[in-house]
Amino acid sequence: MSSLPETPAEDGPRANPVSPVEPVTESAPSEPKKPATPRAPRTREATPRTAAKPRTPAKPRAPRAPRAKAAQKTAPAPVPEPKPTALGIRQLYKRFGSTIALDGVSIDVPEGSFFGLVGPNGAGKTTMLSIVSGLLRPDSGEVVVHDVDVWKQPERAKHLIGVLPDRLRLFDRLTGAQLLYYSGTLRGLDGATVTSRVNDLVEAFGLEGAVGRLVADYSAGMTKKIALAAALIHSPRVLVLDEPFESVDPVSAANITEILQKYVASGGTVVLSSHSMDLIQRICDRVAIIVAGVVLDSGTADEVRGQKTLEERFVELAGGRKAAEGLEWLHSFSE
Ligand SMILES: Nc1ncnc2c1ncn2[C@@H]1O[C@H](COP(=O)(O)OP(=O)(O)OP(=O)(O)O)[C@@H](O)[C@H]1O
Repeated sequence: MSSLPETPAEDGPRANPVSPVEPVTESAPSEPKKPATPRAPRTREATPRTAAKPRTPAKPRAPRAPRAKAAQKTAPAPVPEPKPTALGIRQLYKRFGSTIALDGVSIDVPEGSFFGLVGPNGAGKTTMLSIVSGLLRPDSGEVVVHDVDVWKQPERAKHLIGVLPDRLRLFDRLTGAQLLYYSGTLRGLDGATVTSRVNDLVEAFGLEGAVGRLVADYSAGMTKKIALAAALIHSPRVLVLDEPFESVDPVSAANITEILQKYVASGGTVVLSSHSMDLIQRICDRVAIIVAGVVLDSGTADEVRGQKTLEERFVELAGGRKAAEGLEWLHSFSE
Protein backbone atom coordinates (compact mmCIF):
# COMPACT_ATOMS: atom_id res chain seq x y z
CA MET A 1 0.00 0.00 0.00
CA SER A 2 1.32 3.39 -0.83
CA SER A 3 1.48 5.82 2.03
CA LEU A 4 0.10 9.31 1.95
CA PRO A 5 2.26 11.76 -0.02
CA GLU A 6 4.54 13.56 2.35
CA THR A 7 5.12 17.29 2.29
CA PRO A 8 8.55 17.90 0.82
CA ALA A 9 10.98 19.11 3.44
CA GLU A 10 11.75 22.29 1.51
CA ASP A 11 8.10 23.33 1.78
CA GLY A 12 8.52 24.01 5.47
CA PRO A 13 10.02 27.50 5.22
CA ARG A 14 7.94 28.32 2.20
CA ALA A 15 4.77 27.51 4.03
CA ASN A 16 5.00 30.90 5.73
CA PRO A 17 6.55 33.28 3.19
CA VAL A 18 5.53 36.29 5.24
CA SER A 19 7.95 35.60 8.03
CA PRO A 20 11.11 36.96 6.35
CA VAL A 21 9.57 40.40 6.14
CA GLU A 22 7.75 40.44 9.45
CA PRO A 23 10.30 41.81 11.92
CA VAL A 24 8.44 45.07 11.98
CA THR A 25 10.71 46.85 14.47
CA GLU A 26 13.65 46.60 12.16
CA SER A 27 11.88 48.09 9.21
CA ALA A 28 9.91 50.75 11.07
CA PRO A 29 10.92 54.05 9.45
CA SER A 30 9.80 56.09 12.46
CA GLU A 31 13.19 55.56 14.14
CA PRO A 32 15.50 55.47 11.17
CA LYS A 33 18.49 57.02 12.91
CA LYS A 34 18.43 54.85 15.97
CA PRO A 35 20.75 51.93 15.40
CA ALA A 36 20.03 48.73 17.23
CA THR A 37 21.89 48.70 20.54
CA PRO A 38 22.18 46.12 23.32
CA ARG A 39 19.86 48.32 25.42
CA ALA A 40 16.98 47.94 23.06
CA PRO A 41 15.45 44.93 24.80
CA ARG A 42 15.38 46.79 28.14
CA THR A 43 13.64 49.74 26.55
CA ARG A 44 11.04 47.45 25.08
CA GLU A 45 10.44 45.85 28.42
CA ALA A 46 10.02 49.12 30.24
CA THR A 47 7.82 50.74 27.68
CA PRO A 48 4.15 49.87 27.60
CA ARG A 49 3.06 48.32 24.33
CA THR A 50 1.01 51.33 23.34
CA ALA A 51 4.11 53.51 23.51
CA ALA A 52 5.73 51.51 20.76
CA LYS A 53 3.79 53.57 18.25
CA PRO A 54 4.08 55.26 15.91
CA ARG A 55 4.65 52.30 13.74
CA THR A 56 4.23 52.32 10.10
CA PRO A 57 1.40 50.15 8.98
CA ALA A 58 2.34 46.61 8.32
CA LYS A 59 3.86 45.93 5.00
CA PRO A 60 1.51 45.38 2.13
CA ARG A 61 -0.18 42.06 2.28
CA ALA A 62 1.08 40.93 -1.05
CA PRO A 63 2.98 37.99 0.44
CA ARG A 64 -0.28 36.51 1.66
CA ALA A 65 -1.08 35.22 -1.77
CA PRO A 66 1.84 32.81 -1.83
CA ARG A 67 0.98 31.79 1.75
CA ALA A 68 -2.47 30.73 0.63
CA LYS A 69 -0.95 28.96 -2.29
CA ALA A 70 1.50 27.15 -0.06
CA ALA A 71 -1.29 26.13 2.29
CA GLN A 72 -3.15 24.72 -0.65
CA LYS A 73 -0.06 22.88 -1.80
CA THR A 74 0.57 21.27 1.57
CA ALA A 75 -3.05 20.41 2.36
CA PRO A 76 -3.21 16.85 3.71
CA ALA A 77 -4.47 14.19 1.35
CA PRO A 78 -7.96 12.96 2.21
CA VAL A 79 -7.91 10.23 4.83
CA PRO A 80 -9.49 7.03 3.47
CA GLU A 81 -12.78 6.06 5.07
CA PRO A 82 -12.31 3.30 7.67
CA LYS A 83 -13.56 -0.01 6.31
CA PRO A 84 -16.61 -1.60 7.92
CA THR A 85 -16.01 -4.40 10.39
CA ALA A 86 -16.29 -7.81 8.76
CA LEU A 87 -15.72 -9.71 11.99
CA GLY A 88 -16.26 -8.24 15.44
CA ILE A 89 -15.16 -10.35 18.41
CA ARG A 90 -16.19 -8.80 21.72
CA GLN A 91 -15.12 -9.98 25.17
CA LEU A 92 -15.07 -13.71 24.53
CA TYR A 93 -14.66 -15.96 27.55
CA LYS A 94 -14.40 -19.74 27.39
CA ARG A 95 -13.42 -22.18 30.10
CA PHE A 96 -12.97 -25.94 29.91
CA GLY A 97 -13.19 -27.16 33.50
CA SER A 98 -10.37 -25.40 35.30
CA THR A 99 -8.67 -24.35 32.03
CA ILE A 100 -9.39 -20.82 30.90
CA ALA A 101 -9.07 -21.03 27.12
CA LEU A 102 -10.21 -17.47 26.33
CA ASP A 103 -9.98 -14.69 28.88
CA GLY A 104 -11.81 -11.71 27.38
CA VAL A 105 -10.72 -11.70 23.75
CA SER A 106 -11.79 -8.72 21.62
CA ILE A 107 -10.66 -8.19 18.03
CA ASP A 108 -12.07 -6.16 15.13
CA VAL A 109 -11.25 -7.35 11.62
CA PRO A 110 -12.01 -4.80 8.89
CA GLU A 111 -13.55 -5.92 5.61
CA GLY A 112 -10.99 -6.90 2.99
CA SER A 113 -8.35 -7.87 5.57
CA PHE A 114 -5.98 -10.78 5.40
CA PHE A 115 -5.86 -11.38 9.14
CA GLY A 116 -3.36 -13.72 10.82
CA LEU A 117 -3.81 -15.13 14.32
CA VAL A 118 -0.64 -16.42 15.96
CA GLY A 119 0.05 -17.87 19.38
CA PRO A 120 1.86 -20.71 21.09
CA ASN A 121 0.35 -24.18 21.51
CA GLY A 122 -2.68 -24.06 23.75
CA ALA A 123 -3.03 -20.26 23.46
CA GLY A 124 -6.71 -20.44 22.48
CA LYS A 125 -6.58 -19.98 18.69
CA THR A 126 -8.70 -23.00 17.79
CA THR A 127 -11.13 -22.23 20.61
CA MET A 128 -11.52 -18.68 19.31
CA LEU A 129 -11.94 -19.69 15.66
CA SER A 130 -14.40 -22.44 16.62
CA ILE A 131 -16.55 -19.89 18.47
CA VAL A 132 -16.25 -17.41 15.60
CA SER A 133 -17.47 -19.98 13.10
CA GLY A 134 -20.38 -21.13 15.25
CA LEU A 135 -18.96 -24.55 16.15
CA LEU A 136 -18.44 -23.88 19.85
CA ARG A 137 -20.55 -21.79 22.21
CA PRO A 138 -18.72 -19.20 24.33
CA ASP A 139 -19.38 -18.80 28.06
CA SER A 140 -19.91 -15.12 27.36
CA GLY A 141 -19.12 -12.55 24.71
CA GLU A 142 -20.31 -11.79 21.23
CA VAL A 143 -19.25 -12.50 17.65
CA VAL A 144 -20.67 -10.43 14.81
CA VAL A 145 -20.06 -11.16 11.13
CA HIS A 146 -21.10 -8.29 8.87
CA ASP A 147 -23.58 -7.15 11.53
CA VAL A 148 -25.02 -10.66 11.99
CA ASP A 149 -24.64 -12.20 15.44
CA VAL A 150 -23.18 -15.67 15.01
CA TRP A 151 -24.99 -17.07 18.01
CA LYS A 152 -28.31 -15.21 17.73
CA GLN A 153 -28.74 -15.61 13.96
CA PRO A 154 -26.76 -18.77 13.20
CA GLU A 155 -28.36 -19.55 9.84
CA ARG A 156 -27.72 -16.11 8.40
CA ALA A 157 -24.23 -16.11 9.84
CA LYS A 158 -23.39 -19.48 8.29
CA HIS A 159 -24.20 -18.13 4.83
CA LEU A 160 -21.63 -15.41 5.40
CA ILE A 161 -18.86 -17.61 6.77
CA GLY A 162 -16.75 -20.33 5.20
CA VAL A 163 -14.94 -22.53 7.72
CA LEU A 164 -11.88 -24.73 7.68
CA PRO A 165 -11.90 -26.25 11.16
CA ASP A 166 -8.72 -27.46 12.83
CA ARG A 167 -9.65 -31.00 13.75
CA LEU A 168 -11.22 -31.78 10.44
CA ARG A 169 -14.56 -33.39 10.98
CA LEU A 170 -15.46 -34.23 7.42
CA PHE A 171 -17.90 -36.72 6.02
CA ASP A 172 -14.99 -38.78 4.84
CA ARG A 173 -17.01 -41.75 3.59
CA LEU A 174 -17.98 -39.51 0.66
CA THR A 175 -15.81 -39.01 -2.40
CA GLY A 176 -14.23 -35.58 -2.79
CA ALA A 177 -16.78 -34.65 -5.47
CA GLN A 178 -19.67 -35.81 -3.29
CA LEU A 179 -18.35 -33.85 -0.32
CA LEU A 180 -18.14 -30.65 -2.34
CA TYR A 181 -21.60 -31.20 -3.83
CA TYR A 182 -23.03 -31.86 -0.38
CA SER A 183 -21.35 -28.74 1.05
CA GLY A 184 -22.78 -26.55 -1.73
CA THR A 185 -26.35 -27.84 -1.50
CA LEU A 186 -26.22 -27.60 2.31
CA ARG A 187 -25.52 -23.88 1.85
CA GLY A 188 -28.55 -23.51 -0.39
CA LEU A 189 -26.95 -23.52 -3.86
CA ASP A 190 -28.87 -25.08 -6.76
CA GLY A 191 -27.56 -28.21 -8.47
CA ALA A 192 -26.28 -26.53 -11.65
CA THR A 193 -24.36 -23.88 -9.71
CA VAL A 194 -22.84 -26.47 -7.39
CA THR A 195 -21.73 -28.68 -10.29
CA SER A 196 -20.04 -25.81 -12.07
CA ARG A 197 -18.33 -24.60 -8.88
CA VAL A 198 -17.18 -28.10 -7.98
CA ASN A 199 -15.40 -28.33 -11.33
CA ASP A 200 -13.77 -24.91 -10.84
CA LEU A 201 -12.61 -25.73 -7.31
CA VAL A 202 -11.27 -29.19 -8.22
CA GLU A 203 -9.16 -27.58 -10.94
CA ALA A 204 -8.02 -24.67 -8.76
CA PHE A 205 -6.87 -27.01 -5.98
CA GLY A 206 -5.32 -29.58 -8.33
CA LEU A 207 -7.58 -32.38 -7.09
CA GLU A 208 -8.59 -33.74 -10.50
CA GLY A 209 -7.10 -37.16 -9.82
CA ALA A 210 -8.61 -37.46 -6.35
CA VAL A 211 -12.23 -36.32 -6.48
CA GLY A 212 -13.52 -39.77 -7.36
CA ARG A 213 -11.89 -41.34 -4.29
CA LEU A 214 -13.12 -41.48 -0.70
CA VAL A 215 -11.93 -38.56 1.39
CA ALA A 216 -10.98 -41.07 4.10
CA ASP A 217 -8.20 -42.25 1.78
CA TYR A 218 -6.76 -38.77 1.15
CA SER A 219 -3.37 -37.69 2.46
CA ALA A 220 -3.33 -34.96 5.13
CA GLY A 221 -2.58 -32.25 2.56
CA MET A 222 -5.26 -33.44 0.14
CA THR A 223 -7.79 -33.53 2.99
CA LYS A 224 -6.87 -29.94 3.83
CA LYS A 225 -7.39 -28.88 0.22
CA ILE A 226 -10.79 -30.58 -0.21
CA ALA A 227 -11.92 -29.07 3.12
CA LEU A 228 -10.78 -25.63 1.99
CA ALA A 229 -12.61 -26.06 -1.32
CA ALA A 230 -15.73 -27.03 0.66
CA ALA A 231 -15.36 -23.86 2.73
CA LEU A 232 -15.28 -21.71 -0.41
CA ILE A 233 -18.09 -23.24 -2.44
CA HIS A 234 -20.87 -20.87 -1.32
CA SER A 235 -18.61 -17.79 -1.87
CA PRO A 236 -18.77 -16.60 1.75
CA ARG A 237 -17.85 -13.04 2.71
CA VAL A 238 -15.57 -14.16 5.55
CA LEU A 239 -13.28 -17.18 5.55
CA VAL A 240 -12.20 -18.62 8.91
CA LEU A 241 -9.28 -20.98 8.39
CA ASP A 242 -7.57 -22.87 11.19
CA GLU A 243 -4.06 -23.85 10.07
CA PRO A 244 -4.90 -23.94 6.34
CA PHE A 245 -1.30 -24.61 5.27
CA GLU A 246 -0.51 -27.38 7.71
CA SER A 247 0.62 -30.50 5.80
CA VAL A 248 0.22 -28.74 2.45
CA ASP A 249 3.16 -28.98 0.03
CA PRO A 250 4.89 -25.72 -1.04
CA VAL A 251 3.45 -25.63 -4.56
CA SER A 252 -0.10 -26.22 -3.31
CA ALA A 253 0.51 -23.64 -0.56
CA ALA A 254 1.48 -21.08 -3.19
CA ASN A 255 -1.67 -21.90 -5.21
CA ILE A 256 -3.87 -21.62 -2.13
CA THR A 257 -2.21 -18.32 -1.17
CA GLU A 258 -2.97 -16.93 -4.62
CA ILE A 259 -6.61 -18.04 -4.43
CA LEU A 260 -6.95 -16.36 -1.02
CA GLN A 261 -5.19 -13.17 -2.14
CA LYS A 262 -7.56 -12.81 -5.10
CA TYR A 263 -10.49 -13.44 -2.78
CA VAL A 264 -9.29 -10.66 -0.46
CA ALA A 265 -8.61 -8.32 -3.39
CA SER A 266 -12.24 -8.71 -4.43
CA GLY A 267 -13.45 -7.64 -0.96
CA GLY A 268 -13.52 -10.94 0.94
CA THR A 269 -12.02 -11.23 4.42
CA VAL A 270 -9.68 -14.02 5.51
CA VAL A 271 -8.98 -14.88 9.15
CA LEU A 272 -6.44 -17.64 9.54
CA SER A 273 -4.25 -19.15 12.20
CA SER A 274 -0.79 -20.48 11.53
CA HIS A 275 2.46 -21.29 13.28
CA SER A 276 4.41 -20.11 10.25
CA MET A 277 5.57 -16.60 11.13
CA ASP A 278 7.19 -16.14 7.72
CA LEU A 279 3.96 -16.95 5.96
CA ILE A 280 1.86 -14.70 8.18
CA GLN A 281 4.34 -11.85 7.78
CA ARG A 282 4.35 -12.33 4.03
CA ILE A 283 0.64 -12.59 3.31
CA CYS A 284 -1.28 -10.99 6.19
CA ASP A 285 -1.90 -7.26 6.47
CA ARG A 286 -3.26 -7.53 10.02
CA VAL A 287 -2.09 -9.70 12.89
CA ALA A 288 -3.03 -10.59 16.46
CA ILE A 289 -0.80 -12.37 18.96
CA ILE A 290 -2.71 -14.41 21.53
CA VAL A 291 -1.06 -15.96 24.57
CA ALA A 292 -2.88 -17.91 27.32
CA GLY A 293 -6.29 -16.78 26.12
CA VAL A 294 -5.39 -13.07 26.04
CA VAL A 295 -4.69 -10.92 22.98
CA LEU A 296 -1.34 -9.29 23.77
CA ASP A 297 -1.03 -7.30 20.56
CA SER A 298 -3.14 -6.67 17.51
CA GLY A 299 -3.13 -4.27 14.57
CA THR A 300 -1.53 -3.94 11.17
CA ALA A 301 1.35 -6.35 10.63
CA ASP A 302 3.80 -3.42 10.66
CA GLU A 303 2.38 -2.02 13.89
CA VAL A 304 2.60 -5.35 15.67
CA ARG A 305 6.13 -6.26 14.67
CA GLY A 306 7.59 -2.72 14.81
CA GLN A 307 11.31 -2.86 13.95
CA LYS A 308 11.45 -6.61 14.59
CA THR A 309 10.40 -9.62 12.56
CA LEU A 310 7.05 -11.07 13.49
CA GLU A 311 8.84 -14.13 14.85
CA GLU A 312 11.02 -12.00 17.16
CA ARG A 313 7.98 -10.10 18.39
CA PHE A 314 6.10 -13.37 18.90
CA VAL A 315 8.94 -14.92 20.92
CA GLU A 316 9.17 -11.73 22.98
CA LEU A 317 5.46 -11.80 23.85
CA ALA A 318 5.10 -15.56 24.17
CA GLY A 319 7.76 -15.73 26.84
CA GLY A 320 10.92 -16.58 24.99
CA ARG A 321 12.68 -19.87 24.43
CA LYS A 322 13.55 -22.53 26.98
CA ALA A 323 17.10 -23.83 27.24
CA ALA A 324 17.25 -27.54 26.34
CA GLU A 325 18.34 -28.66 29.80
CA GLY A 326 17.47 -31.86 31.60
CA LEU A 327 17.68 -34.06 28.51
CA GLU A 328 21.28 -35.15 28.96
CA TRP A 329 20.15 -38.80 28.92
CA LEU A 330 19.17 -38.25 25.29
CA HIS A 331 22.83 -37.89 24.37
CA SER A 332 23.88 -41.30 25.72
CA PHE A 333 22.31 -43.76 23.34
CA SER A 334 20.86 -47.10 24.45
CA GLU A 335 22.68 -50.29 23.40
N1 LIG B 1 -12.62 -29.63 24.34
C1 LIG B 1 -11.70 -29.26 25.23
N2 LIG B 1 -11.73 -29.77 26.46
C2 LIG B 1 -10.83 -29.40 27.40
N3 LIG B 1 -9.87 -28.49 27.19
C3 LIG B 1 -9.80 -27.95 25.97
C4 LIG B 1 -10.71 -28.31 24.92
N4 LIG B 1 -10.39 -27.60 23.82
C5 LIG B 1 -9.35 -26.84 24.15
N5 LIG B 1 -8.99 -27.04 25.42
C6 LIG B 1 -7.89 -26.36 26.15
O1 LIG B 1 -8.01 -24.97 25.92
C7 LIG B 1 -6.74 -24.38 25.72
C8 LIG B 1 -6.68 -23.74 24.36
O2 LIG B 1 -6.71 -24.74 23.37
P1 LIG B 1 -6.72 -24.42 21.81
O3 LIG B 1 -6.90 -25.69 21.09
O4 LIG B 1 -7.71 -23.35 21.57
O5 LIG B 1 -5.25 -23.83 21.60
P2 LIG B 1 -4.48 -23.49 20.24
O6 LIG B 1 -3.95 -22.12 20.38
O7 LIG B 1 -5.35 -23.76 19.08
O8 LIG B 1 -3.28 -24.52 20.31
P3 LIG B 1 -2.43 -25.23 19.12
O9 LIG B 1 -1.57 -24.19 18.52
O10 LIG B 1 -1.65 -26.25 19.86
O11 LIG B 1 -3.41 -25.82 18.16
C9 LIG B 1 -5.73 -25.53 25.90
O12 LIG B 1 -5.27 -25.51 27.23
C10 LIG B 1 -6.56 -26.77 25.63
O13 LIG B 1 -6.04 -27.88 26.35
